[in-house]
Amino acid sequence: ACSSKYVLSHMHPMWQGPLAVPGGDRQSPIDIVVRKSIFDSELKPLVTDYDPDTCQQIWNNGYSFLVEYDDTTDKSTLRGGPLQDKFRLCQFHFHWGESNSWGSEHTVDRKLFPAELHLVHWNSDKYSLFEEAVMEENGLAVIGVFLKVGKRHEGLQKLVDALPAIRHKGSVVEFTRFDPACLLPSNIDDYWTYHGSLTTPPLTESVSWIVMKQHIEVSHDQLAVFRSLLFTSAEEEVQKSMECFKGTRLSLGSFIQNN
Ligand SMILES: COc1cccc(N2C=Cc3cc(S(N)(=O)=O)sc3S2(=O)=O)c1
Ligand SMILES: [Zn+2]
Repeated sequence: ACSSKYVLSHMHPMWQGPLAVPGGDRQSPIDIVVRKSIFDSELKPLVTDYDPDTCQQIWNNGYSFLVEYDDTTDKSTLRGGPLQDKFRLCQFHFHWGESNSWGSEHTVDRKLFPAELHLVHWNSDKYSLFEEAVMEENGLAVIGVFLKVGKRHEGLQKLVDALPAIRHKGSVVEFTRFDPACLLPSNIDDYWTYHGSLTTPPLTESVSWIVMKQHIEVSHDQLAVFRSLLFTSAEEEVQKSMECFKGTRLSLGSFIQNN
């Protein structure tokens, strides 16, 4: 297979992110300017070796939902490509928008996708804990995969079916035997890679980004379930409904008095 792997030669900061990040000259996400990317024949094939038995739980953190893996052993790993070491899968999550016109964090020649998958790995050759690796230059490797709306993704459905159980921020349910390899495109040797950062706080510049050139397709209905997730907790929901109810009683009260 043609291993047309690309290395980005320069970066267009796509957003005016927080300027407070010290020395933030490697901030992600970026716009991938295809014509500026250069082929690097030194890049090796990417090797994923994921064990579905390491899948543990799925939870709603208020910004996305995360599928977390047992990363106490080297059972689910990523190596090769631009990476010198072996990296352990710790979680994957998605970024999406309220409409199909936006949602991805990276863009390709300014093109936005409706969603983007991030598979987060940490360097287990050099560090013994994820929390250590997050702070180090060569600590993390994140695979990015763009999602497009089209045919239903059979492998994703198991995950979609689990989402109603974690509708509220902070909820977590057991989620097992999920092989994240089913979410990768057919040719994983077609990617752009660059050194960047976490795209949300703590924004540490510790990420080797590997963004797949090929997207995956999910159905409109599957994406609609992502959007049905609430980023407020159950308590906040009750609070909000009480407030609007209280308002009604007050105005109702004043209505009765004036008549
Ligand atoms: C102690 O540092 C910690 C502890 C727990 C979680 C995190 N994280 C925060 C943001 C973040 C953003 C990611 S993205 N969108 O670039 O793929 S991945 C990721 S994280 O590493 O899970 C950091
Ligand atoms: Zn992410």
